This record gives sequence, C-alpha cells and structure tokens, in this order.
Amino acid sequence: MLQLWIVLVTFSCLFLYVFILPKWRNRHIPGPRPSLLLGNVSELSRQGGTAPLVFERFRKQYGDVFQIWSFYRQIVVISHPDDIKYIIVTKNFPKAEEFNLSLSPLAGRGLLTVGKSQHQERRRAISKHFNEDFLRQLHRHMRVELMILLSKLQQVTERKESIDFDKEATSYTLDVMCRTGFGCTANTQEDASHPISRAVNVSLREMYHNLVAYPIRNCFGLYSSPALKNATGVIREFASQVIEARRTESEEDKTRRPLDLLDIFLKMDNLSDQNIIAEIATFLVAGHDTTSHTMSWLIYEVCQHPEIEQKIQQEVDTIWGDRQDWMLSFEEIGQLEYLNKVWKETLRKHPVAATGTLRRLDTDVTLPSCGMLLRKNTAILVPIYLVHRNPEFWPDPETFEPERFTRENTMKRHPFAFQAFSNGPRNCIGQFFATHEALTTLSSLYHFFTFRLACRAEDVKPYHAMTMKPSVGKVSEDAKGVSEYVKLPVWVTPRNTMAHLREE
Ligand code: HEM
Repeated sequence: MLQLWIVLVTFSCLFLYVFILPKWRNRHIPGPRPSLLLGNVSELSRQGGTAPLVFERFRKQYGDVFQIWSFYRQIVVISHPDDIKYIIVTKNFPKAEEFNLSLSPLAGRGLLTVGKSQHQERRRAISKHFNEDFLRQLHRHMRVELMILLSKLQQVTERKESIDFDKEATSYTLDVMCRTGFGCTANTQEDASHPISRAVNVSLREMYHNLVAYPIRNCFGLYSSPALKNATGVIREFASQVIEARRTESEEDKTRRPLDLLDIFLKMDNLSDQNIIAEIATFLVAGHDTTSHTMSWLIYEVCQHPEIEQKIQQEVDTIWGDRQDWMLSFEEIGQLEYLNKVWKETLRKHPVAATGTLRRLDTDVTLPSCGMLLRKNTAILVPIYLVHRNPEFWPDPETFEPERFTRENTMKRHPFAFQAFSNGPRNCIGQFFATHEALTTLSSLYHFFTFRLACRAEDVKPYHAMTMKPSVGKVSEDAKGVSEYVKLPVWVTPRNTMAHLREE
C-alpha cells in the first residue's frame, strides 16, 4: 500500500512539475487556452497543419507576443521588429535544441544547426568565399542548367501541355546547387526519378514532423523514422561519393575548374568527414527548394497581375536588346530593378521559411516592444509569415505590391520588418546566391515565355513542410505513404523572342 502511495505521489509531483507549474508561471503571457495534456496541439493542426496560418489568427486575438503550448513545451511567438532585433541580433540567443535535434539526422552539425560556440568560426570561413567571384561562377554554371530548363519549356509549348512549374524549378535549382557547390551533376532535370530528389523531399517532410512532434519524439529519442533514415542514407551516400571523386581528381582537372563550396569545406581545419557530409547535406537542402518555391510563388502572383508581367517583360526586353542568347550577363542582372522588387515582394508575401527561426533564451529578458518578462529557457519563435503580414509595417498585407520596395518606401520602413532571410549572425548565408540565381532564371523565363495558371488561383494553397510551397493537392500516394503533389500547374506560351533560338 505504501509503495502505491509513493508511486502516486511521485507521479502527481511529476505531473504538476511538467504540465501545471510552467503554465501557471507563464500565465502573464497571452495566448490560446491550452488543454492540460495536449496544450494547443489540436488548434495548431487546423488549416491543414500549416501553423503559420494559425498564428495569424492568434496574433489578431492576442497581439504581437503570445504563447502556445505543444504538449508540455512552451513556445513564445514574437513578431514585432523591435523584439526580433533584440532576440536575434542584440542578444543573438542560440537556436533551440528542438530545431537542432529535429534536423540533426540529416544536417548533423552543419552550419544551419551547429552550436553557437563553433558557428562563428565556421561561418567566417565559409562567408569569405560567398563573394562576387563565387556569384560569377554561379552565373557561368547556370548556363547549362538554364538551357535545359528553357528547352524543356519550349517542348511543352510545342506539345500544348501544362506543366507543374514548381516541380521543374525544384529539379533545376537542385542541379544548379550540385554543379555550383560541389562540381557534380545530379541531372534531376532530365532524370526525375533520380533518388536524390525524392530523398530531399522525404527528409524535409520527416524533419518537419520531428519538429512538430518534438515533445513526444524527444521522450523516446526518436528523431530518425525509417523513412528519414533511408532518405538521409541516400543523401549521405551521394555526399560521400562527391567527396571521394574530389579527392581522387587529377591535378589537371583541379587547375581547370573554379573553386567551389566543396573545396572550401575540404580546406577547413577541424572539419571531419562527417562534418563535411553534414555541410553538403545542409547546403543541398537549404540551398535549392527555398529558391525554387519562391520562384513558383512569383510566377503564381504574376499570373494574376498581367500588368506586372508586362512591366517585367518590358524591363527584360530592353536590357536584352537584339542579342541572340539564352541569358543576361552577370552585370546585366544587377540592372533588373523592377524584377528585383517583384522578387522581394514575393519573399514578403510568401516567405518560404515561413516558421522562421527558433531560439532559446539563456537569460531572463524583457521584450522592448511591450516590457513583457520572459524567463530563461523559454523557446522563442519568429514566424516570418506573421512578421510579413503585420499591417502596422505592411499596410494591406494581402495585396501583392512590388512598389513597397522602392528605395523611398524601404527607407521609411523598420529595417527588421523584412525577415525573409532572417537577420544577424545567423541570417541566410545564401541570400545573394538565391537572388542572383532567381533573377537570372526569371529574366530568361519572362523574355522567352508568358505564363498562365492552369488551375483556379484560389485552388493554390500554401503547403508547409519545413518550407512553404504552393500546392493544388495530392495526386497520389505510394505504398510507403509518400505523397505526390501537383504544386503549380501553368500554361507556358512562347513569345516571339523565342523564334531565333528555335533556329539554333
Ligand atoms: C529564397 C531563398 C532562400 C530563403 C528564403 C532562405 C531563408 C533562410 C532563413 C530564414 C535562414 C535562417 C534560418 C534560421 O534561423 O533557422 C537561412 C539560413 C541559411 N540558409 Fe538560406 N534561404 C534561401 C536560400 C539559400 C541558399 C541558396 C543557400 C545556399 C547556397 C542557403 C543556405 C543557408 C544556410 C547554410 C543557412 C544557415 C546559416 C547560419 O546559420 O549561419 N539558403 N536561410
């Protein structure tokens, strides 16, 4: 009997400590009422599990700072630019272990997930090479892949079929990343069944599940489902082969090709083979579908605004002149002022890294925007989707308006109201790479083609799994439960600028 009492009392104390006390101590923070065991999980799973959309409703109700509970874990969501600056720049609090552990099966201790103590040195070493020379190489490498993309679109116009633009764009950016970053070709544009495409897709989805179900998976240390194990196995094997090929490369080949990311990783002190594999996986995953989905959202928006399409085409055609080439030069990309505004407005309205950065406070803090006290160890989320829809800084946020990014309007705005690439020491290292790649690609696409949606605009919904992509729905699911989605069906029509290229 005594034993039973001991078990009961211990269990009750544990329950109080895990489920009741934290909620009571944080009762001063507004937010939806959590249920005792699940917290706010059931509300968060509404809207197709696309949490950033649910956050918008919470913000309207509770303001710029609110808390949510995932089972017994508290997350404070902030979206005021003053608070964001304080958390991610002034204090630069470390990434939360939820984030690092959830991504670790693939990203290991790569730049995205490595702890604060090692991050600075690693980042400095890699950043040195993310300079203009590197972007020029990107530009050169893109030619081959861009020609494949353009000729695929040309064939589609001849067959008078619609295409899933997002699918094509994602294979394209993956091939560009492989070529520019690691000097290899995955050729997923021409071989859609290449295992690496599917592995990247599956790992993104599974790592997102890790993050969402963190409180449960953490209890059992379950960060690697069989699907994730398989997918990371494929990516790691691919990375090992790339490293092996580089190590056995002849001196002659070495001198003939430009320096790339892999050279940088191989030259870095204290970077074990496991860490090099982690970096390759990190850059492969962080560096391709972010850019492709943003290009897809841009096409989606411009399809609904023919006047914007016309302005883009006018700008691109003027710079193109009557030359016969597939792409603009490196310098000319810098002249695409209007297209650049459309790109930024797309990143504003459809930030692919929608849930943003997740940090953990290592001291108590008082938020500058409202004076609210947050205790040490609180997890803080900065959902970019929410930040970019704050009407105080982005009036009429659902309207797609590239003019928000004129120099004058940008100067008037709070510098931390735009978070597409985050800010501070852990912002996106690839933002200039992504922007250059997108502007080069989009200028060619709009010079040679016109795009129209092959579905109703309202049928395209945001689908969220680490990144937020457009999706019109599931088309099939295989025996392993892996779903195939049509993301952005479009009709592509050739413009008369295509004529001289057809003759080549
Ligand atoms: C439209 C395209 C892109 C968007 C919107 C984007 C967005 C972001 C954001 C919001 C972060 C911060 C994540 C966090 O705090 O947890 C980030 C980090 C990162 N991004 Fe990007 N990204 C893009 C393209 C790229 C590309 C092309 C590369 C590689 C060439 C890349 C590599 C990385 C890496 C390695 C980090 C971690 C940086 C660090 O912690 O030091 N990204 N990105």
